[in-house]
Amino acid sequence: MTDSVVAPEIMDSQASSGTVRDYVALLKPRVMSLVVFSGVAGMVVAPGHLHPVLALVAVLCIALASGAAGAINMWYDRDIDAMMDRTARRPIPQGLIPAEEALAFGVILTIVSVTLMGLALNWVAAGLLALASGFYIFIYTMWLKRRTPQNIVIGGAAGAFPPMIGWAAVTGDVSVASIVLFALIFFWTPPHFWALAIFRKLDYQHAGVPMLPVVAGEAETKKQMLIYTLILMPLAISPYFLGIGGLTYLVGSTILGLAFVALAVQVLRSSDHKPAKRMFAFSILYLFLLLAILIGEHLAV
Ligand code: HEM
Ligand SMILES: CC(C)=CCC/C(C)=C/CC/C(C)=C/COP(=O)(O)OP(=O)(O)O
Repeated sequence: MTDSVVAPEIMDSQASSGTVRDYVALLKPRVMSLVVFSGVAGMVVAPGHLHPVLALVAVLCIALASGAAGAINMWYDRDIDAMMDRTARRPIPQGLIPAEEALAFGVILTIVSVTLMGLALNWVAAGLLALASGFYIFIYTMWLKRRTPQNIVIGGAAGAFPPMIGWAAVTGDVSVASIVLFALIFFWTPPHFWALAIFRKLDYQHAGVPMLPVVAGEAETKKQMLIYTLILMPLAISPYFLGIGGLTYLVGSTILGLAFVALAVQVLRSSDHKPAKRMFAFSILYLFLLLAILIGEHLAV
């Protein structure tokens, strides 16, 4: 445990109200940025047009709901966050925000964002937003995370919803194309997360969280990562064949897919953690570039 970590009982009783910076940290802003970007991708590729103000409201709702889910996750996980080096400096374990304030903040933001999405856009998008939040909070955080090494495979669905939400905000429905975008992020999540779980294995072991590298070992995790990247590759190319990606997307997604598979092979062959660190960083760049090409093509037309 890090020296500066405050004991769990102090987290609840002695924390004063945090600064704006502490509340921003509670929203997991870096994760939020890519969640929002994937939501924007769904909005941009969807057939139809939204008034720019409504588009901005939809983006704001996705951002707020994602941040709120992060805050509720930090409230629930405050015991294990205090035990892991990577998370010990978060506002609740540091005693900067009282746990119950973080919970109230998350719940209020969730209600506001889902209601606003329903009133300003439509209730299909609002329902999907509520489903994503519910999946991340109840299915992943409160149920699976501490129980099974398949936690992020099933719970990962939470993070795959944003493109579908963006699409639904424009069209009011769900379609094959939006399900493919969902599937793309769903299959991207295991290599994204297990790369991190490999080089943070000791953290998870220490906190008693049954992540795959802790339970099944690094070799098995690396094998699983390669399988998911191999499934991801054709899936990531398929938007071209569905007519939502153009030639640039076809070439870009093929190159990115090959690079991701090559990295997964490197991870599988290596005995140190450097390739896994590279794979985690590249997973974020991969998804960002894939979505950027898709968005760029649609905005260029
Ligand atoms: C259940 C699914 C997922 C799990 C378990 C997971 C896990 C993680 C973890 C543990 C981190 C490190 C967080 C930190 O220390 O701040 C992280 C970082 C990140 N994740 Fe994920 N993630 C998931 C899904 C997603 C999704 C769907 C996205 C976006 C579409 C995403 C985007 C990011 C980004 C942008 C970072 C920040 C990297 C950085 O620190 O610079 N993740 N993820
Ligand atoms: C629109 C909407 C509501 C979307 C939800 C998207 C979302 C928040 C996806 C999950 C991303 C994530 C960082 C999971 C890790 O949780 P963790 O508890 O394993 O990570 P930690 O150890 O860093 O807390």
